Amino acid sequence: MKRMSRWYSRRFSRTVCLWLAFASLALHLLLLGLSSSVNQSSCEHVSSRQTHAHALRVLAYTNDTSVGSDSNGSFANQAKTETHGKEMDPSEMNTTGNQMAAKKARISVDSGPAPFNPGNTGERMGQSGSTGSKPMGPGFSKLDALFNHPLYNAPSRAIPEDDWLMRVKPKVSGGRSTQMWVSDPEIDYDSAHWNSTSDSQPPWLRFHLGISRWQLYSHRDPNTAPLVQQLSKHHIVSAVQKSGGTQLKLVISFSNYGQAMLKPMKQERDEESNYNLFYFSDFERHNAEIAAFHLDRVLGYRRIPPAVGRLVEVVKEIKDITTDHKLAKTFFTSPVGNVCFYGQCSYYCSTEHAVCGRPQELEVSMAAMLPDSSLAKRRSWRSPWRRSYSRSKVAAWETDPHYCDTVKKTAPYDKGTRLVDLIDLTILDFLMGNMDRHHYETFEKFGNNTFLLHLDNGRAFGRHSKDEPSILAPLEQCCRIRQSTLSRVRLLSLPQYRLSDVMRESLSHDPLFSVAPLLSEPHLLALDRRLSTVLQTGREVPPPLINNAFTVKRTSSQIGMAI
Ligand SMILES: Nc1ncnc2c1ncn2[C@@H]1O[C@H](COP(=O)(O)OP(=O)(O)OP(=O)(O)O)[C@@H](O)[C@H]1O
Ligand SMILES: [Mn+2]
Repeated sequence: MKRMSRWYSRRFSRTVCLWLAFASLALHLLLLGLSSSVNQSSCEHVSSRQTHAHALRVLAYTNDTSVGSDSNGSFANQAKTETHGKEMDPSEMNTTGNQMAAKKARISVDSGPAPFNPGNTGERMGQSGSTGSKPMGPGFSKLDALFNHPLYNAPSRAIPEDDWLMRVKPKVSGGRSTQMWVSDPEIDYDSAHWNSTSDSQPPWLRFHLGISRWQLYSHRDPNTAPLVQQLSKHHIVSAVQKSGGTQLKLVISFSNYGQAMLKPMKQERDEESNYNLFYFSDFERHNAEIAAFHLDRVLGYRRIPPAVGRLVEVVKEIKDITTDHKLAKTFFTSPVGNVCFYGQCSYYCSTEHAVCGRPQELEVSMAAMLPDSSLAKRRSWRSPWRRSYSRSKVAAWETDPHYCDTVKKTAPYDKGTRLVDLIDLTILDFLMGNMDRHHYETFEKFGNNTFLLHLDNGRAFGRHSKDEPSILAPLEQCCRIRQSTLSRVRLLSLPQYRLSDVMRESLSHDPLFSVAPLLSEPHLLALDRRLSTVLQTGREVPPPLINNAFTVKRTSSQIGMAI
């Protein structure tokens, strides 16, 4: 009897406990529901902090199973689980709630067939594990880990012939072999000599032959390292002023017929832009061109031609060899014995704004030249969010919060990926504080279905102490973001891939790093701060609109594109 009553009382207390636990769980769920509904703004969706935090955990998790020696296996898994351009992490499929987050976190991205080692990729990744958090010892490379992440390594697929910028004709008829290479499909040239993978060709040519409809170069392109190496070292045979644009820049030619766009150092790297200068009269910065290339690559865009730093001998490598008489006339020796020149241009080309060697050595950026416009015509597009370029006027988008509604209905932003492409560029510009994006270019051959060239970044990285929220207007007003971009932005906000850390590491491979870091610490830290603003704004983009950005059917011609 006694035992019976003890059994009953134990059962009763267990039931009470269960009820209490259930009631507390229900209360928590109710509170959570209430708080998330309060947090939602008109342009916000279900990605509450919890979902976001979960997505971050998923991103972190994917790395642990994908980097280093394990990476091939992971990519195979990734390929197997891919659905409609999105991928699911199989490990996350056991809980329905997690499936959404896993879907959001792992989006298929650009394919890239060959490895590019920005540092000693592979060797430094020897310590990768398969589970748990990764060790971050002295040899650990966050940049390698980032570039090994599945978000940067979708399985590669063949690119259709029409999606290459430069065409290679299969065989030369009648034994005639020409050393000319052209974009005109009617003219013969020998594929044995002219293709992007042939080691016998100079890196600048391989760069041109590797440009496709969706990117300037592939992820881990083995040609990028030699290309950058040549830009920074190769013998200069000619230097002339580049016409067009507002500030002094030169076209450099090398003995192997390659060319580069040179922008000289005009101010100290950590000098902040003068607050009284308008964005359109700010000085250009050589380090901004270099850092922009690195940032664009870290974001997974690959839409900026490779740019590298170099110390040039002003006399031997410019003054003595130039055939540009107008340029030659502007050389002089400064009172302290430095050799200076100023060229001819519409801004700052005067003795007061001369660029000077120390005494003859000048820091410059060298950007790989795109194929000549006679071979690959480009089209210039005025940005709908262009600033007024006036001291007094404001642009329409600055006062009209519904400005994007009109843009969305206007060609070419009403179709395809052009709007999200522009928003990708917006994100790049916001991160580096570039207000000078008046135009962008595309390759004419690809029509409207192509990536945007992110040229002219000289006015970026002018200020680290201030962010410029108006640069994000397209993202804010249109409420759209490319899903793969959002995923990579999320990834770069994680400590193990922190944007400032990967950028510091990436830029440390530039030859000018031995003189001074290309971006000062405050600039690197500003990147992290701005990234979280992008994330905050991007989180307010509702899922149906994110998906709308991807309603474009993936055709075979779109393979390789970041969607
Ligand atoms: N790597 C490159 N290869 C080929 N052409 C280029 C390259 N970079 C820039 N250009 C071309 O040269 C033009 C001028 O370059 P850039 O815009 O960098 O100079 P800028 O003086 O800053 O011009 P702006 O004053 O218009 O801002 C660009 O509009 C572009 O068409
Ligand atoms: Mn410019």
